[in-house]
Amino acid sequence: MILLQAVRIAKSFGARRVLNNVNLIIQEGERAGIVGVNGAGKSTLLKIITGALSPDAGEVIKAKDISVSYMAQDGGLESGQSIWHEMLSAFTHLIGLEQQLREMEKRMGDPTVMADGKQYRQLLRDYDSLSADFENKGGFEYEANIRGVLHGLNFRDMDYNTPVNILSGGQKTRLALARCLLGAPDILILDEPTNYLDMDNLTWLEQYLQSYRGAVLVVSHDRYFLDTLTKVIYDLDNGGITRYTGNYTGFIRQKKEMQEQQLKAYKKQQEEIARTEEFVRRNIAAKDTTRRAQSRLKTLEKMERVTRAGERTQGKRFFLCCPAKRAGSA
Ligand SMILES: Nc1ncnc2c1ncn2[C@@H]1O[C@H](COP(=O)(O)OP(=O)(O)OP(=O)(O)O)[C@@H](O)[C@H]1O
Repeated sequence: MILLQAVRIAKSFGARRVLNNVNLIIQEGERAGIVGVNGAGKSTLLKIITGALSPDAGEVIKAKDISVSYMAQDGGLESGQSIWHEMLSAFTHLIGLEQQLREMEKRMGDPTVMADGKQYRQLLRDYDSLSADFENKGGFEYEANIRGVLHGLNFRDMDYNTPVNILSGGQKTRLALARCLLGAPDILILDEPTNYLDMDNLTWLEQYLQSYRGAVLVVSHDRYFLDTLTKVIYDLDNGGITRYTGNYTGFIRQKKEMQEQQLKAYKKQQEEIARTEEFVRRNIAAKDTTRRAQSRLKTLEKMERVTRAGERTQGKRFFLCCPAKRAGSA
């Protein structure tokens, strides 16, 4: 099932077109990476996907009722609250259920409720159903989850009552990542999540994301991280995007093969063009061969040109300085 789709996205900043006709899909449970050189538009694309930025053209379509969390590049958590309080905010729904259960327990001990058999039995049924809901949603594990994630992201030795606003930039970024992970959204979107992680944290994060139940879309310059995690790579290059199936190493291999094929096709076509041009030059002015030459010239003009980079364009620019062409055709 497709969870999210970006369709024909275009975005410019001033005269610079950063994204041009970009398409991207995120399927259920997918692990996808976005790569590209610095300034290729990776962060811009993530911002558009998450609604933080509007595209100039195109649209982002999201499946109904899915949750998305986004960690911006170096986007540290800012808060006057404690570390623990901030992590708890990922579980407000469970905390709400827990409070309802506590209130029900109080009412169960109320003598007037106990004296009313019908009301009491109904309360027991409601309590059972809410307890099951609480358990199914991870109500008995969330505190352990918070500890696990904080431990994994290098807060093991911290007092969890520490206010977030006195932490370092790197710690705030790791906390933002922790908060995103604990929210357990259907799509987790992370921009350079491995900044500020040491080797242990990185290994922990790789394992956490590998067994993550939702989809993950990640921008990273860390090829080892991408190799471990991703099954799909989106390559942003010159404003366009190409989707490759496989991890980072697979992507590099496929891209190289594609570039080699493109170069071959380009060279082959250039040879053909040169041969045809030569034929036209030799024959266009001669009475008995001019029609054949003109026909070749037309073929040349209509030919779909392969560029060195593999793009295809319609050829039009030939023989602008050829007298025979000026006289005879176009
Ligand atoms: N708000 C903005 N105003 C003007 N230009 C911008 C803005 N945001 C991004 N850009 C420009 O758009 C281009 C793409 O930026 P973006 O941050 O998306 O690239 P990136 O691929 O994420 O780069 P990096 O790998 O360095 O993080 C860059 O040239 C950047 O300077």
